[in-house]
Amino acid sequence: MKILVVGGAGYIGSHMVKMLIDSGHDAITFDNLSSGYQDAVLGGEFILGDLADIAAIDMALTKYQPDAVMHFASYIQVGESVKHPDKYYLNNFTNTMNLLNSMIRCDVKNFIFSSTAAVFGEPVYIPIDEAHPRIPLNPYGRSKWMVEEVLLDYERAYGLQSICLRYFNAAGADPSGLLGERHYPETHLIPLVLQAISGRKKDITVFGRNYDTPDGTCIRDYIHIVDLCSAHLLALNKLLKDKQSMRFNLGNGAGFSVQEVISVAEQVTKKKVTVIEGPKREGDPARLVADASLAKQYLAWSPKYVDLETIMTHAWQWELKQINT
Ligand SMILES: NC(=O)c1ccc[n+]([C@@H]2O[C@H](COP(=O)([O-])OP(=O)(O)OC[C@H]3O[C@@H](n4cnc5c(N)ncnc54)[C@H](O)[C@@H]3O)[C@@H](O)[C@H]2O)c1
Ligand SMILES: O=c1ccn([C@@H]2O[C@H](COP(=O)(O)OP(=O)(O)O[C@H]3O[C@H](CO)[C@@H](O)[C@H](O)[C@H]3O)[C@@H](O)[C@H]2O)c(=O)[nH]1
Repeated sequence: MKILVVGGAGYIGSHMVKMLIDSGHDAITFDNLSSGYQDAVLGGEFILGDLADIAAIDMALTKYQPDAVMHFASYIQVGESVKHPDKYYLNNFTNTMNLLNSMIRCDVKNFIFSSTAAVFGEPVYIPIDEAHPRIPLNPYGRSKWMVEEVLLDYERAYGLQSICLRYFNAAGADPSGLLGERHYPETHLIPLVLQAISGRKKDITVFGRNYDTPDGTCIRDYIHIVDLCSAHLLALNKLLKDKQSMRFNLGNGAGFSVQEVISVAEQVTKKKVTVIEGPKREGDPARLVADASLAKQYLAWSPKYVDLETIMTHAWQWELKQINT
């Protein structure tokens, strides 16, 4: 199959491109390199293009006529989205509309969308399944939810079929050591803890210790990047075969607190980290844990790297490579 991977130079997109190619597919990356790296695209053609540029999207779709589009391109920082909602609605919503409208024009009708646990807002119950109410707490989550809603209308009116995958916390790195997480600035907990251990940073700040959780720190569901990508591959096959739009939550169903993540990092690296106590970060729910039974059932998704030690080991392998090159 021929897949246009929009945002294929980013953290998750680059792992996806690698998996598509390793599985015998043809991957074409479309990316403006605003936060991605061309050297992270390990195969297939690369188009330097921006989703704000409708002619560039039309050109890519017309030239390659992909069987499907996988869309990873967006801004990703929750806190920034609260301060600058304009930036988030423009890139995550308006630019996604450009992509969807081009797809309709160019008769490309299969779409896989990177959604997020942030569409749910403050959980009403845990673990969070697909039926959980969607009340996003911030513009980042709302921009993704708005795309999910538009997709329902586009299926009805134009026959555009989609699968929305709502990731919980993507983490880890490709076990080959060839790819990993490269965000600047980095805001995610696991790479930040490991940078504080490797010496690239001085310390790690814990954002709040008085949440309603056993140790008072926030609980998240960390999912290995390779398992995330394997769910995309299964979703792609399912979409092309069954032609049925679906939404799936993707996580391991196990929650780890910030303190537990720090302890596992120390255990895996056999080093101590300096911990600073900080205030709560705005918009952080106390617990986010996925119920991914639907993905397991419908997609026959079976995550391989479910324990936090393995996720941490692969992320550490990547961090060591960063400091040694
Ligand atoms: N990282 C996580 O834990 C997580 C969790 C839930 C959802 N997601 C979603 O997954 C997707 C990928 O996240 P990531 O961590 O790989 O982010 P990333 O920043 O590493 O990758 C995004 C890529 O999209 C490109 N891009 C951004 N705007 C673009 C535009 N207008 N035109 C063309 N290219 C553009 C960037 O250059 C980058 O290569 C995002 O949509 C994000 O919302 C991520
Ligand atoms: O320096 C830090 C960084 C993070 N945290 C905490 O660690 C947890 C995880 O934070 P982070 O790694 O930033 O991820 P999230 O804020 O949970 O967000 C990720 O996971 C969400 C889905 O769960 C996605 O929507 C987002 O795109 C993705 O960035 C949170 O409780 C943070 O408060 C700290 O205590 N100190």
